[in-house]
Amino acid sequence: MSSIRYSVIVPAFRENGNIRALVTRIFGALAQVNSPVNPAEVEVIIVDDNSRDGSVETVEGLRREGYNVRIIVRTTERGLSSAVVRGFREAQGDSMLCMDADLQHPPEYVPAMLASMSPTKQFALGTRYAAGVEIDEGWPLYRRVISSGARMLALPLTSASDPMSGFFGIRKETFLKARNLNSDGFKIALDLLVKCAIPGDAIAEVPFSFGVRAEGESKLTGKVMIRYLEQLAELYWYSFSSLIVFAAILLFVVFVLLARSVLSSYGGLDGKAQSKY
Ligand SMILES: Nc1nc2c(ncn2[C@@H]2O[C@H](COP(=O)(O)OP(=O)(O)O[C@H]3O[C@H](CO)[C@@H](O)[C@H](O)[C@@H]3O)[C@@H](O)[C@H]2O)c(=O)[nH]1
Ligand SMILES: [Mg+2]
Repeated sequence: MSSIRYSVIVPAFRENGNIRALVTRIFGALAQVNSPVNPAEVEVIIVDDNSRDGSVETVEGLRREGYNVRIIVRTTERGLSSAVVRGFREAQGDSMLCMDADLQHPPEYVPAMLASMSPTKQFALGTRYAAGVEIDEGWPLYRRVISSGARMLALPLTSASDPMSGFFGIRKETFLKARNLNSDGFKIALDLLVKCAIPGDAIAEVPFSFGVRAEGESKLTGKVMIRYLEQLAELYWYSFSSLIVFAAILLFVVFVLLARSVLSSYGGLDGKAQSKY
C-alpha cells in the first residue's frame, strides 16, 4: 500500500526557471519541526505541456537528490485547467493541492493547506481576501482590477471568498464525484466548487500572501479572460437553469397578459376594433 497521503499538483508551462526553487521550498517547509504534515507522505506532480525548456532534466535531478517529484509531459493537450485535472487523476494522495509553479503561491503555505483538508473539509482554498493578508505591491493594478471583477461575477455561484486564487485543494473522494468538468481556461477551482456543490462549511480557507512571479511570464491572455466569461455563463446556467427558465416563462406570461389588456382596451382582440374617429 502506498504511503503517499498528499499530492501537490503543479501545472507548468515553460517554468524550468522556477521548478527547483518550488520543489526544494515545498519539501523544506514540510521538513520544519512545526509542520503538521510528514514530508515522506507527500508527492509533487508537475504537469508540463511539452515545454522542452529543461524542466524534465531539472525534475530528474531533483529525484536523484531524493525529492519525491515527478513530471508528466503532455504532448497532445494544452491548458492550465486540463493539466490540473490530469494531475488530480494521477495523484495517489487522498488530499490533493493545486498550486502555480512561479512561486506566486508561496510554498511555505503548503503544509497548512494540505493539513486543512479532512473528511469534513473537502476543499481547501488559499485566500487573498482576509484580514492581515497582503498582495505583493509589484502585482500590477490592471491585474488587481481583473481579479476583483472576476471575483465579483462569481459571487452568486459560491460563498468562497477567493475562488480565483488558483491555490486550492480538494479531497480525492469529492473530485471523483465531479461530472461535466470544464477543463478549458484557468478557472478549474470555481468549476469544482460549483459542480461538486461544495457547501461553505466544507471549505477550509487559508489566508496567504500573494507574491509576484519569480521567473518567466504569465500565460493569462485576453483569450483566457473570454474563456472565463464563457465558463461563467455555463456555470450560471448549471446553477440557476430552473430559475432562469421559470423567470423566462413568468416574463412571457406577463407579456401576454399585458398585450391582451392593451389590445382589449382598443377592442382589438375579437376583431371588432372600431375607431371612434
Ligand atoms: N501545463 C500547463 N500549465 C500552464 C498553462 N498555462 C499556464 N500554466 C501554468 O499555470 C500556472 C499559472 O499560470 P500563470 O501564467 O502564472 O498565471 P497568472 O496570470 O499568474 O494567474 C494565476 O494567478 C491568478 C491569481 O490572480 C489565478 O487566478 C490563476 O488561476 C493563476 O493561478 C503556472 O504554473 C503556469 O506555468 C498551460 O497551458 N499548460
Ligand atoms: Mg503566475
